[in-house]
Amino acid sequence: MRNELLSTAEMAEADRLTIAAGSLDGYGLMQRAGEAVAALVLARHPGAKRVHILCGPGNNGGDGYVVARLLAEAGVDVALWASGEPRAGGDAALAAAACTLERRPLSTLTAEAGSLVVDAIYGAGLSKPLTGDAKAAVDIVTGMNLPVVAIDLPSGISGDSGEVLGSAFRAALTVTFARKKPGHLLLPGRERCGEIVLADIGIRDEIIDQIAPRTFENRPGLWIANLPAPAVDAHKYKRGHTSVFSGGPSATGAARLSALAAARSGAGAVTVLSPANAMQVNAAHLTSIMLRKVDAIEDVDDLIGDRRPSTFVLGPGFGIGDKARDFTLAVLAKDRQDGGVEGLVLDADGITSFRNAASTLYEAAGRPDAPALIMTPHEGEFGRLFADIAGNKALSKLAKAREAAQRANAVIVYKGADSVIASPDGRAAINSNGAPWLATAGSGDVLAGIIAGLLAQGMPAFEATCAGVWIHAEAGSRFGPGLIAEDLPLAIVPVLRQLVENTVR
Ligand SMILES: NC(=O)C1=CN([C@@H]2O[C@H](COP(=O)(O)OP(=O)(O)OC[C@H]3O[C@@H](n4cnc5c(N)ncnc54)[C@H](OP(=O)(O)O)[C@@H]3O)[C@@H](O)[C@H]2O)[C@@H](O)CC1
Ligand SMILES: Nc1ncnc2c1ncn2[C@@H]1O[C@H](COP(=O)(O)OP(=O)(O)O)[C@@H](O)[C@H]1O
Ligand SMILES: [K+]
Repeated sequence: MRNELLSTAEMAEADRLTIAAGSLDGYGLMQRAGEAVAALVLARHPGAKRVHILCGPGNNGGDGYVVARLLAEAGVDVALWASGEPRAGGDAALAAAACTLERRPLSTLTAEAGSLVVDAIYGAGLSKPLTGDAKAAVDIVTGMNLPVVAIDLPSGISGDSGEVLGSAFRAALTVTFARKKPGHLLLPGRERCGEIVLADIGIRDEIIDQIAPRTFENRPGLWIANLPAPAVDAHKYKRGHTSVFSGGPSATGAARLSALAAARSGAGAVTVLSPANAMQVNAAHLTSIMLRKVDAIEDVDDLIGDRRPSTFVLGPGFGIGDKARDFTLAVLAKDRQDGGVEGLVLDADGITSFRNAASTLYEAAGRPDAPALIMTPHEGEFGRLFADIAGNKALSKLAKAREAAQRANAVIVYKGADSVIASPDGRAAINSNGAPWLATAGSGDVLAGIIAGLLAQGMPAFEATCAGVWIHAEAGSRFGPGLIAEDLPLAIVPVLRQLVENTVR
């Protein structure tokens, strides 16, 4: 399965290029779209007593008129409700003319229990909040709890941001075309779509290649080719060495969670870097993971010269302040070339420590040959570092992550139930395989460790981050109820096995 996501503008461009290529005209695409939806309605609801089809004024409504005609021809009892009139001469007007069913104004909508609703009011062209007859229709259908099949998007959901504009349907099934859109995966859109079916309407892969989308659904196909597997002649340091900075004596657990996760994700060697006063408590809880005393920048330099760790995690349980900033900048000052430091995963307190010194961090990360910087902020941490971006209501979560990545010269994971991963080179991916079981203390520490572990094994920063987010989410979702962060490092093992065996996509 291909992983590209198309913005609504890119989808319109795909439409235009397909028509220009001469294989199908706009009306032909609309027929194919309507046929796909009608076939799914018949397959999923063979016993539907009555189907109400709600058509808007644009091409989404045009798809609806095609569905109405096809279902009526198949013997289904169809009621057709229209909001506005399609533009004369357009494809939707042609589709409406080809449908001879009686049309009633959407503002007079009534439905009966047990009936099904096909939502063809607005799709990719949604341009403002739902009002009037469309909003009233949402209220009626939602109030009656009728099952809804949405064409392209549930009306009221923005295809680009996943936001609800005014109000929106909650669909049981959403049928979209060619590729998913960001609004199918970003919340609350994802929840409003129900099951998402992708229908082929004749927009060829070459057309999508021409558009070269920069946004992806985060699935293994995006990074599986880069997933590390140990070479026959591997030894522990060749498999990558990750070091994790520990906090003081009363805050060491978070670093150990990260360290364990880095080890489980395949780093051959992992070291916890501990302040002297926390050595004893760390030592009491570590077995295969190594331990080294690090109190000052010279200790970091010695470690790098000596044991050559290629990746670092800084932040989990570390404490906020000068020390976090100094250590971060010391790591970022190293070179990447010739077996140097590949990258730093900055999480939690590491991120917060730069709230008043952000430009120093971004400059350090932007130096040519600097280690890759990966930051994993949750909502609160994101707002602390990127207050203006976070507060910009015109930007979707996807656009916010992208802008932050570009500004910070860093790969950003904007965490949450719909985590977005963005690279400074403009690529971005939206994750959708998580589950609320992951909302447990220490879960983010594990994520930071997985990413650092994959990065240490030579995976490029964006791919390692996407893989880390997916593996973490998959492990947590599969584990389900009762999950605590301590379970996660072990829970990633069956997920990794399936990835290595290529039995999960
Ligand atoms: N691209 C493709 O490849 C294919 C696309 N196809 C289908 O086309 C759909 C996109 O069609 P579309 O561009 O005509 O947009 P659509 O969603 O029908 O709405 C536009 C109309 O609604 C109006 N309007 C919007 N919001 C409103 C509001 N809140 N309240 C009131 N009015 C509002 C808007 O008005 P305006 O913004 O101009 O003021 C305009 O009149 C797409 O989702 C898919 O189903 C398929 O046929 C197959 C191939
Ligand atoms: N409702 C949810 N659905 C899916 N994933 C979630 C949900 N809530 C949190 N997560 C994931 O769990 C992790 C929590 O990380 P974080 O907020 O840093 O927690 P902590 O600081 O306790 O480690 C993130 O990877 C986040 O994406
Ligand atoms: K719709």
